[in-house]
Order: sequence, then structure tokens, then C-alpha cells
Amino acid sequence: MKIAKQFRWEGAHRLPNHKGNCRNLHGHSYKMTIELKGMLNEEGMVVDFADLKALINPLIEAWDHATLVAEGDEDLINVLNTLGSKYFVLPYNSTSENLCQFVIDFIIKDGYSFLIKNSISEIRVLIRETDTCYAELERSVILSEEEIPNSAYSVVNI
Ligand SMILES: Nc1nc2c(c(=O)[nH]1)N=C([C@H](O)[C@H](O)COP(=O)(O)OP(=O)(O)OP(=O)(O)O)CN2
Ligand SMILES: [Zn+2]
Repeated sequence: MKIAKQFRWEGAHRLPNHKGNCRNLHGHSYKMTIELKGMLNEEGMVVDFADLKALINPLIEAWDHATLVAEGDEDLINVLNTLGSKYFVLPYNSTSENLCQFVIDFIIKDGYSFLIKNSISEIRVLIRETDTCYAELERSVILSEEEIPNSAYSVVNI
């Protein structure tokens, strides 16, 4: 069974080496869908939507009305520091693809016990910058009892 919840935030960014318009600082009303696959619990839920929201909300709060900056884009960081403007540094360019990667890494790191508790087997993240484009990334979460002591999970890319 799969469940999904949508999130949104307003943000600015630029792709410093883009050959077109996206090298200019501009903004998006980002929309994100997070889908989780797992078994139903005794309450008839894969996970409580509220628990998924609680897990993701710190990231949304950090990104909302912020500028997403690529590590090394010092010109932009200097401007934002001068303005006293909220920003969030990513270890790579703020493409939709990289944001999907960042969100999945965040879920696995900060939501590790949440994934175990709810026996989640698959995560899918879809991010829209505009109505005409999106990026999507899926990752399997594989439970392997013999591999890992103390009921830990191993996580692999699919
Ligand atoms: N593969 C990717 N290509 C581009 C990304 C990205 O994240 N991944 N991002 C951008 C820009 O951030 C841009 O804001 C979005 O691009 P685009 O869809 O081209 O935006 P437009 O509004 O110009 O698109 P329309 O064709 O007018 O709908 C660029 N590329
Ligand atoms: Zn953009």
C-alpha cells in the first residue's frame, strides 16, 4: 500500500552556470509529493500523515522564503549576508533533481527510526518548480535481518 502527502514552499534560487535564464536569481512556488510504501498497521495506516508532516516540516521551515544556494556560490552568499536574507546552502546546484536527492537523504538520516517503526519499503519524492516540469526520485529501503544486527535497515538505490 502507498500513501502520499504534498508539501509546498516559496523559494528563490539560481543555477550559476546555466546557459539560459536560470542563472538569474528567480523564485518558485515549489510543490513536493512524498510517497511511502509499506504495510498497513493495526490502525489501517501505512503511516499517519501527521507523523510524515512532522518529519518533513523542519526542512520546509528551513526552505520556505529562503534562497537555496549552491555551495561555492560565494557571490550570492555575500549578497544574501549583506541583505540579512534567509538562505540555505546545498552541497550541489539547486536543480529539482538534486532537491529530490537531498529530501530522500534527509528522510533516511532524520527519519531512520520512523522508517523502521513503520516498516517502509520504498520512498518516492517528486518536486515541481513550475507547472511544466518536475523531477522524481525513488529509493528502496530494504530490511535484511541477517545482514544487520539490532534490526537495522540497509538502504539501497534502485
Ligand atoms: N533538468 C533540469 N533542468 C532545469 C532545471 C532543473 O532543476 N532541472 N531548472 C531550471 C530552472 O530553475 C527554471 O526555473 C525552470 O526551468 P523551465 O521549466 O525551463 O522554466 P520556464 O518557466 O522557462 O519554462 P516554460 O517552458 O516557459 O514552461 C532550468 N532547467
Ligand atoms: Zn528555477
